[in-house]
Amino acid sequence: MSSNNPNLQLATKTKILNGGPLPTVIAGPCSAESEEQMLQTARELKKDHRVSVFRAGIWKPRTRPGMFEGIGTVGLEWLNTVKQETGLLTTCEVANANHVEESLKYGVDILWIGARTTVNPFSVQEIADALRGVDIPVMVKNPVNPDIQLWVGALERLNQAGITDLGLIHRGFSTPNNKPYRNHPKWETIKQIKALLPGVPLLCDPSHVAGRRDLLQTVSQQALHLGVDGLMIETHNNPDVAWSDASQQVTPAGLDTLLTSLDLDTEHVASPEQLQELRNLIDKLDTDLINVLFLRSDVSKRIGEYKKANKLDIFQADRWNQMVENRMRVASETGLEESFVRAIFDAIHQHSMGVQNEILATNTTKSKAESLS
Ligand SMILES: O=C(O)C(=O)C[C@]1(C(=O)O)C=C[C@@H](O)C=C1
Repeated sequence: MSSNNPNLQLATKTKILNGGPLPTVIAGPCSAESEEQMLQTARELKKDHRVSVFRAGIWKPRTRPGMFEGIGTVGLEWLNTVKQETGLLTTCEVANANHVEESLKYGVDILWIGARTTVNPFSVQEIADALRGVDIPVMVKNPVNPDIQLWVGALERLNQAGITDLGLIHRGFSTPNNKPYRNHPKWETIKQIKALLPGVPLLCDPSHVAGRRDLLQTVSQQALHLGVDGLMIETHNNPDVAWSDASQQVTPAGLDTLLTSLDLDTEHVASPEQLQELRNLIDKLDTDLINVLFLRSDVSKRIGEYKKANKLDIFQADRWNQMVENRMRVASETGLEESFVRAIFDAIHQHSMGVQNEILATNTTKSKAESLS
């Protein structure tokens, strides 16, 4: 493989990808919780021939102390049992030299470095040093901040320590406004890294980009359209009771539906099953839109009551101009056409003022009626 980067010497064959024409799928729980949870999930995933690697978080970097920080080494024993029983390759995240040693002891096939570790060159160097002389594939998630050089630098450190089977995982970036995502996909940055390192397998982790199940399909599809080589999707036998990231995990059956809904070949016309899945998704998204519009209208009514009580004008030009400016900025970050978003917000604003006018009129009529009685 050639990387386009003279600083990287890459293996001629990668173990990260399945080697076939379809994207590689890595699936498994956010965190290892019990042997039963790992085996139940893995047995289901094994039935799906699109899944080639089983993932599980053993040590979890958490923002605040006191949250579940991973089951630790015993999880590696379960990961090894999964490997022996199902034949799936296994992968877990490592954040320091001790994690590397433990993972190697238990025969983990592929390691990955998480976003919060990639940001720190000292940590990456510690991992690289612990891997010196070891032949194992390592995938590197993007740093939390959108700094491509930091990402490339992590690969270079590993490569200088002799790791030649390298991969990239896009898990989204922390930006001032990530909405509606958990981490902003910043697809432009992904195009850049792909152009910079064309020979390095690039996977997307839609679970961390989306942060919620209902966005997984859209994010996965966008990633595939950009030409990623694979997807890493958090999958749990009972996601609602998961000890970490419950809202973004899917069941193995949910993963099956998701993968079936994806147009894996952009040249190819979607199948009738895919069309049905896409229509189901549109139905769900439209219902969400209506519910959000209802909530917004309710808030507008409460503002209307306030305006009535304080004799304020319903149309607030300064506030509205600021809102338009903000909404247009958010729209341009998503890639939606500004004219489309503007037209929708004009309609929403008109409706909102109508709702407030009704409040004014209702109260006025009432007070007139009251004064007549
Ligand atoms: O901010 C207010 O004052 C509102 O009533 C909300 C709202 C809106 O629905 O967006 C409605 C009318 C104003 O012209 C500006 C904004």
